[in-house]
Amino acid sequence: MPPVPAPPERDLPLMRFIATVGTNGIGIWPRQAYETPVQRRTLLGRPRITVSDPEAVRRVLVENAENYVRTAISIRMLRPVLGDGLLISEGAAWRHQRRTLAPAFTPRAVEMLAPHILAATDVAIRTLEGEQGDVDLFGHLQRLALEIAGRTMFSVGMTRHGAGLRALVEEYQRRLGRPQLLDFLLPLGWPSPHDIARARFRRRWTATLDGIIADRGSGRTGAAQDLLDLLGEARDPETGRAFAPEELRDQVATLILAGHETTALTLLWACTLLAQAPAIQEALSEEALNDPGMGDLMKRLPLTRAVVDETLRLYPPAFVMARLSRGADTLAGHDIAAGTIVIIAPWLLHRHRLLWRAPDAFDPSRFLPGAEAIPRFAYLPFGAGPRVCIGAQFALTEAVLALSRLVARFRLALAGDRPVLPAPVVTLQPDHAPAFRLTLRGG
Ligand code: HEM
Repeated sequence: MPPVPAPPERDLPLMRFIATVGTNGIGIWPRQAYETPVQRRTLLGRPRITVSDPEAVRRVLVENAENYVRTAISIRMLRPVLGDGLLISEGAAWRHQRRTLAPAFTPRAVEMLAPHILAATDVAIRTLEGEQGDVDLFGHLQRLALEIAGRTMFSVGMTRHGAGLRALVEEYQRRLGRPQLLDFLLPLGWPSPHDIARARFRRRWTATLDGIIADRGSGRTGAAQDLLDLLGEARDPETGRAFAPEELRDQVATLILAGHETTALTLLWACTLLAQAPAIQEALSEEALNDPGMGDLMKRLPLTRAVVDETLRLYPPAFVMARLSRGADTLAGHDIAAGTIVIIAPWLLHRHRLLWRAPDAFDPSRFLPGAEAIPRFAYLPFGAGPRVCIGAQFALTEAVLALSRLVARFRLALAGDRPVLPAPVVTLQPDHAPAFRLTLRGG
């Protein structure tokens, strides 16, 4: 059974709750949250409800999605890095951005990116082959995911800018991306001391992104070749307006950030699980070696796909989705007043005692063809409804291809005994980057 930290016995008092959100977001849910469909509490005078009832989840994300918007705390934490990009925009601006970006993320469009994903993975594998002793696999996976995001979406290799970009992402996660008491207390228009530091960070962050875009821009002419070209050419169907340069940059920031950290985490958790399940790892390697290399990826590599699906169940990188209800509603028989914070937590849903058999066990067979059907709204690694992850197909393709290549080349084992525990803040990070021991197969 992959280890997890024990949940608290009851709801945390306010100050501990806020400290825990800033250091280990899954530690706020008491044991009872894994056993009941709905949990209510009040926080700083505001009602807050956590829903793990699939029907209520459907109501929030799909049926009555217009009633539920991003919360002030999410915007406060994310705007300094994402600006006004797709993830945190709302209303007409969001609709325009989503319509413009959608064609680049269809299954067909993503299929055409597979050769780039494979080429970047092969470079990462060659680098790993040259490593001696214990390996910081997470670091390699983060660089790989960033390289893939840069190459596939914006035609830029990350050799020059990757390290600087990663350093900024890590600095933000460590220092400014963790909410403090005043971030909860002050309304959005009132800057907290951390907001001032965040604004300063934003200036360095946008300068780095502008540098990447400028590098890529030099010497380019002719037909649209990648996502940034498409965005540059896009016009609002109603006003004919093009994206301004800073709006373009916010989309680049959003797609790079939302896309690479989550996929790197999926690969890390998959490798950690496989290191503890040698028989499944052998079967995966066998599947990779027999891969014909052509045709529908998910049909070619069903076990690898099932391992990725099960990894996303046990360790959903986007472990929580928060919404603010604009008007009154009813969820699972509970009255919801306007202004209620509604939490849907894939972490809880995916390990819920009422929804899964052996919820904490690593069992990819749940996702193999022919297995018992999984209720749609009990499994939400990519969310659902109008704001479902635009990059889901891209992420699955990347994770399945990269994992398959990795296990075909190496036997993966953890180098030490220290358990790898989730300790999430914005995404489901591990509490440390575990050292791996890689043995070449057939080499
Ligand atoms: C395993 C990898 C990934 C996971 C687990 C994941 C998860 C999610 C989830 C749960 C949401 C919905 C959030 C909400 O409703 O509050 C979301 C939205 C989003 N994701 Fe992903 N994502 C992944 C990869 C990607 C990739 C590769 C990209 C881009 C290439 C991407 C771009 C986005 C964007 C732009 C949104 C906002 C969509 C909108 O609001 O319209 N994600 N993601």
